[in-house]
Amino acid sequence: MRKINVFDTTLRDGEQSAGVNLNFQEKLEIAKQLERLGVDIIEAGFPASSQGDFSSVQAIAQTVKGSSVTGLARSLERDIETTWEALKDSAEPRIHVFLATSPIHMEYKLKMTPDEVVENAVAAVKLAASKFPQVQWSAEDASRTELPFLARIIKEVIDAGATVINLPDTVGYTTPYEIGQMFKYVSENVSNIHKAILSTHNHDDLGMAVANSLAAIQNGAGQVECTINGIGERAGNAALEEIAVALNIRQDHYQADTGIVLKEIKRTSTLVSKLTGMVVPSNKAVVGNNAFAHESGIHQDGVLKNKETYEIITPELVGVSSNRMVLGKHSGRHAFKDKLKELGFNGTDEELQKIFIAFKDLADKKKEITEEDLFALMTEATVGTAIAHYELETLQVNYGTINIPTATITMKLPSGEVVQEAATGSGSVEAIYNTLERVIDGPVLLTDYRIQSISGGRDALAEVYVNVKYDGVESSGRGTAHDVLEASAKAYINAVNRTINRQQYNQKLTKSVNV
Ligand SMILES: CC(=O)SCCNC(=O)CCNC(=O)[C@H](O)C(C)(C)COP(=O)(O)OP(=O)(O)OC[C@H]1O[C@@H](n2cnc3c(N)ncnc32)[C@H](O)[C@@H]1OP(=O)(O)O
Ligand SMILES: CC(C)C(=O)C(=O)O
Ligand SMILES: [Mg+2]
Repeated sequence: MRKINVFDTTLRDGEQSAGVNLNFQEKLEIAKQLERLGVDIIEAGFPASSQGDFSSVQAIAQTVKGSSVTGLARSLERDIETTWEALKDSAEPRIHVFLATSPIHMEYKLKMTPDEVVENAVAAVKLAASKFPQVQWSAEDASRTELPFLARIIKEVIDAGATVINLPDTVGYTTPYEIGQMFKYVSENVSNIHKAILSTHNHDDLGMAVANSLAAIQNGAGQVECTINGIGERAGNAALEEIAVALNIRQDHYQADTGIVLKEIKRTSTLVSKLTGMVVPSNKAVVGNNAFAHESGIHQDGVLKNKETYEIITPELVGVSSNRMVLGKHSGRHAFKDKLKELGFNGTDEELQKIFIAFKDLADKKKEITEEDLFALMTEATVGTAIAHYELETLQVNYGTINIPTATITMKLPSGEVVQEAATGSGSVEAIYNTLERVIDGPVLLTDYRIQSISGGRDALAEVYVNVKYDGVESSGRGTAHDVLEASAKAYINAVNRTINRQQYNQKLTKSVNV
């Protein structure tokens, strides 16, 4: 099995994502997690680009011991000297020097002839090698570089002291076949290539970064450069987690593996997402919220019978505690029955059928069916009580900039009696909740309150979500109305009613066990 070195560039290329700016402490936190993840090399930043990058690269190099730390430098004496200052105290100082080699970059960006580029690259690598035991040299835009020129410059920089040669697909232009051919060409046409490790670095502009990385590995790359969650310049870089898991799951095909501690993947992904503010899409491979969620009846049935029918990666492998069966409009009886059993349901097949029909009906109207919904359905089918124990009859709120907000509420109690109460609060919602607390039997603690409009425009419906602790039980509730105050009252009452439903169901269960 070939060992592939993982070069993580989340803190350098990843931070080049538009809108991302990590501070010193955040970079250090991510670096420590990358060390736990077992990456071989951490590219901690670009020391010559700013004082902030210099300090964080230096601090990371002094803190992290389990991974090698490197910094990026242009082919300039001052960049190389600054990188040396940042990294000279690390265990095995390592630099990453780059220079573009494609015709378009040489002519328009660098304004250099190919000969000048070779001369400049050789001088930079010689200077770097006089200080650093490990010198990585990157041919920026390698995938758009003429192959004979690429071979020529690689031979020269290896002779000058480069120990790693990186061939980036800087603009995400290449294809798996082409990148394979490029690595093959270099392996076969650079006489001293055995003195260096070949590395691959791919961008995702055409959505092929991971596929290109794997193709490069198949054709001789011994190092892969990537970022957590695939963040990076423009459409991002190849995602570390996808490469590591693909090599692990398809060892039969690639005959190569990384030393990545796979069970640290989810945690690393979450940390990077949180600190960069870059949300991981739900359908993202390996780390997306839906990566281990089964939604449709046929899949859920298969997974319940044998996980391998629909799971090629076990969630535990990457640090996710378990798979998830999502109950929704596509679910079937097998998964539904399984979930009900988990919630303690031990009713008859007839009751189950009744609940299933009600569930399908609800799932057509509601995106996600929560446990409280299921308890409500079970209660209706088995206890037979109405779901609305407390019912709002009327609500009136008196609000003005110079008045104390006051709410007056008429409610139907579980006993059927209708009562009226009033209370004040520092705001209208608080006044409503203070009034409801007077009517409802027992204290209710509000732990979360969220409001959103369901559609655009001034007449949009307001939807309020609350979490309450009632009678020692956490419960959520939802209320929809044209008015935010009415929606707020409904959500609160709904949460209390759901708790009562749940308790009634549990009581029924206990009784049937005791009988
Ligand atoms: C493919 C990649 O991801 S490369 C890394 C990209 N990352 C970054 O650029 C992030 C950090 N960059 C920065 O903070 C700034 O760009 C700095 C501090 C590095 C440079 O800033 P400035 O001096 O203002 O230059 P600016 O960024 O506008 O232009 C880049 C200059 O570097 C030159 N250059 C580009 N690549 C290289 C290289 N590998 N070696 C030498 N010079 C280079 C350009 O030709 C240009 O030179 P010019 O001023 O003579 O035309
Ligand atoms: C600096 C180099 C390696 C780079 O990020 C690229 O070419 O994409
Ligand atoms: Mg890049």
